[in-house]
Amino acid sequence: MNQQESIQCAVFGASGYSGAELVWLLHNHPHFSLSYGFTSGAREAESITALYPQLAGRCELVLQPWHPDLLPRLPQQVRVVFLALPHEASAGLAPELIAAGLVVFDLSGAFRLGDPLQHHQCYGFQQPVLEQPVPYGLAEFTELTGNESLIAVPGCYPTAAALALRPVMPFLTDDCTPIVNAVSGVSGAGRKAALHTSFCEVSLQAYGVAEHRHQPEIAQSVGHDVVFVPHLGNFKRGILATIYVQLKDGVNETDVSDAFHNCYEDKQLVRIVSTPPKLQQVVGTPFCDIYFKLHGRQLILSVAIDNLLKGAAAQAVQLANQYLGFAPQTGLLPGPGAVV
Ligand SMILES: NC(=O)C1=CN([C@@H]2O[C@H](COP(=O)(O)OP(=O)(O)OC[C@H]3O[C@@H](n4cnc5c(N)ncnc54)[C@H](OP(=O)(O)O)[C@@H]3O)[C@@H](O)[C@H]2O)C=CC1
Ligand SMILES: CC(=O)N[C@@H](CCC(=O)OP(=O)(O)O)C(=O)O
Repeated sequence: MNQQESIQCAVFGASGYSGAELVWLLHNHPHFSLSYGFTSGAREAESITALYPQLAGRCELVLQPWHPDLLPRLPQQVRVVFLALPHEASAGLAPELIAAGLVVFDLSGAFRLGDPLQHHQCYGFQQPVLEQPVPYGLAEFTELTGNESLIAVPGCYPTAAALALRPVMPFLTDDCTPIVNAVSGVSGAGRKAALHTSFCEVSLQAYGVAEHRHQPEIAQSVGHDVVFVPHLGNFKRGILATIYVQLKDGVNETDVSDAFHNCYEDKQLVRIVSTPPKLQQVVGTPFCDIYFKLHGRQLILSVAIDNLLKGAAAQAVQLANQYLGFAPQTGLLPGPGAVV
C-alpha cells in the first residue's frame, strides 16, 4: 500500500456515541479520508455539530440518512466502512456491503461469536452465514492479511477482560474459573434514551448477572469459561474491571511480570502499570492499562479502558491500520481526544 494514498471510508451509525468517536478519529487520521457519516433513515441530513456542538469549527461533516438506494454507488466512493449500529442492523447490512466489495469493520456483536447457536441465545436473531470466516479482532492478538472482507471488533468488556487475562491463562490451576467484575460508564449503553440510563435512575448496580452476552464472548476470547458480572456506574465513560484467578503452584510474580511484558513490550496501546489504574488515565485515550498483584496463590488484575475508544472506535481504527499495513497506533497517538 502506498503510504501517501488516502483511504476513503464511511461510518454507519455516525450520530451514535461510538460512531461519533469514529468520525472524529477518522477526520484526524493521516491516511483515511471520511467520505460519509450515515445515520438511520429516520433522520434528516444535518451537520454532526447539531448533535455534538463540541465539534463546531473542528469537524463539520454533514451526516446523511442511510437509504439502501445509496448502496450501488458506495463502492465507487469508499473502500472501507465502519459499522457502529445496533447488532441486528449490522447483521442485515454487513453481507450487502461485503457483496458490494467493501471492507467492513463491525463494532456490533453480530459476528463476534463463532457458535451460531450461542449467538442466537445471546442476541435473539440468526447470525448471517457468510462464505469467509470472520476474524475476531482483538487487535493485539490479531494478524490481518488484508484479504478479509469483514472483521468483528470485540465488545468493550471483552476487550478489557481478554487483554488482562490472555497472557496469564497458561498459569491458571486446572479448576480455576476466572472471575471478572467490571464497571462501565453509561455511554456503554449508547445514545438512545432509556429509563435505566436516565440521570435520576443510574446508581452503581450490578446487572446481567451470569447472563450477559459478553460472558460467552470473553470465554471464547480467552479459551476458558469465566464468571462475569458487569455493573453500571454513575459516570460517563470508561470501564474498570477487577479480575481474580488462581495460580498453579510454583508460578511467582516474576513469571507473571515476564508474561505481561513479553506479550505487550512491542504493543504501544497496552501499558503495564505499577499502581492500580484510574479511569481518568485512560478516558479519552486508546490505551488499555493493566495492573497485577499476587495475594498468595490468587492473582488480582485491575484493567482500565475507555469503552468508546479502546473498547470500540479506537480498536476499530487500530484494526483498520493493521489491515492496511499502517502501524497499529497510527492516528491514535497522540490522539485527537474524545467527543462524547
Ligand atoms: N457504546 C459502547 O461503549 C460500545 C458500543 N459498541 C457497539 O457499537 C454499536 C453502536 O453502539 P453505540 O454507539 O453505543 O449506539 P448508539 O445508540 O449511540 O448509536 C446507534 C447508531 O446507529 C444508528 N442506527 C440505529 N438503527 C439503525 C438502523 N436500523 N439502520 C441504520 N442506522 C441505525 C443510529 O442512528 P440514529 O441516530 O439516526 O438513530 C445511531 O447512529 C452497537 O452495536 C454497540 O453494541 C461496541 C463497543 C462499545
Ligand atoms: C453500560 C452498558 O449498558 N453497556 C453495554 C455493553 C456495551 C456495548 O455496547 O456492547 P458491545 O460491546 O457488545 O457492543 C451492555 O451491557 O449492554
